[in-house]
Amino acid sequence: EIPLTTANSSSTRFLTYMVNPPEGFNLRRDVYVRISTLIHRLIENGQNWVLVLPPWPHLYHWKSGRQNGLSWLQFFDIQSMSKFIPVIDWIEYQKMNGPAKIDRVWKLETPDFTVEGYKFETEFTPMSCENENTDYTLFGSYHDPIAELGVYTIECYKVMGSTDVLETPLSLIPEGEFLLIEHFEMIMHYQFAGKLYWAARASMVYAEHLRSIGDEFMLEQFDFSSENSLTGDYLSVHLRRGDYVYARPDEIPSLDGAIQQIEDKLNSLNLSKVFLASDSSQKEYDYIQSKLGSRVVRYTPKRDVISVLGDGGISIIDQWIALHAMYFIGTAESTFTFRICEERQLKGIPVDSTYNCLCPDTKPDCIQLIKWNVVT
Ligand SMILES: C[C@@H]1O[C@H](OP(=O)(O)OP(=O)(O)OC[C@H]2O[C@@H](n3cnc4c(=O)[nH]c(N)nc43)[C@H](O)[C@@H]2O)[C@@H](O)[C@H](O)[C@@H]1O
Repeated sequence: EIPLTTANSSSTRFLTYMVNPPEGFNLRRDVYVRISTLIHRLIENGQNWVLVLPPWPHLYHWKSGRQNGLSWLQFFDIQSMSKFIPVIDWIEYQKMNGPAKIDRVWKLETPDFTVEGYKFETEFTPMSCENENTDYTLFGSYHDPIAELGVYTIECYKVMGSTDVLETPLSLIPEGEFLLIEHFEMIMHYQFAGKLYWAARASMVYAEHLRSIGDEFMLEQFDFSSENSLTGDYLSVHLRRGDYVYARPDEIPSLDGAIQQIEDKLNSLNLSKVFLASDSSQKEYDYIQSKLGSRVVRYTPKRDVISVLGDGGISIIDQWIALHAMYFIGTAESTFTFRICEERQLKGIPVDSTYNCLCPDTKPDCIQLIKWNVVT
């Protein structure tokens, strides 16, 4: 545990980051784990860093209306995250320090893999900045980063590798500076599923207000309270629809195929209820319900609740309820599903009831999800 008191001295360096705009919520959570383990290692090496959590941009999957520039407090327990590394939400940072001035921007670019003879090599190489058209409006109503954010240095790097390629360059940043790294999703995990990975992951506890809505739902629907047992007597399924229906038609089941798999599992486990987390349309859900009847339940917030919690908050409630089921089945390759599996893993729920996925109709015995052990 790193004491927060190391945070605000003149030797403190501040880091924030940006992620490729089309990336979804749960991939962004993975990017946080990468950057926070990096900061953890820098601090272990005696440097003084604070991670300033960037505002959440409006995400493509958030369909209920424009939700731009959201605080992390809306989704996560920042006190818990602060036990792993010193973090502060951008909005809170500004409240404490006034308008933030970013001193330096690093723009990252991956090498061109399509070039003939390209050989994978770890690198962090300065390059000339050709494309400087980043939209920084997320960080406020800024148009010109140099004038508005106070940026005086913009540097561009060709980069390939995991977070350790950044350790030496970051150690050379002058103390007291505020650095923004663009495209942090290009940097891989230093040790995926290693000790630091799980420690960072475990620190990402969902915000209390979201957990308690999920708790209420579970009590009402399944008579389940986490105080009495690890899991509730229900099946949960993450049925990814939305863009997967046209982007990954061969990897997901048809609606009828999914319904059949749910029925089979309910029968084999002798359970009477399934909790469905899904980004399906209302029409698709009505169809599922017409087949499964009262055996299927989902969390349906009212419009005013959605407008307060945001689509991101609602999706966390779905994840929270799904992760407490006796048995979970997800959608292959969905990071939304992976995050549920990790939470179950961290809670000590048996892996055999966790790393399962729905199969496409054409491959009824499809490969199931890879099991990862928690390393502490
Ligand atoms: C192939 C890639 O898949 C990636 O999705 P994938 O990893 O599933 O997971 P995410 O990156 O989180 O993006 C999916 C988003 O869709 C909504 N969503 C999906 N499932 C549910 C659900 O069960 N309940 C609720 N409430 N919302 C759900 C939610 O906003 C979630 O963040 C995409 O982010 C990329 O853009 C790309 O499409």
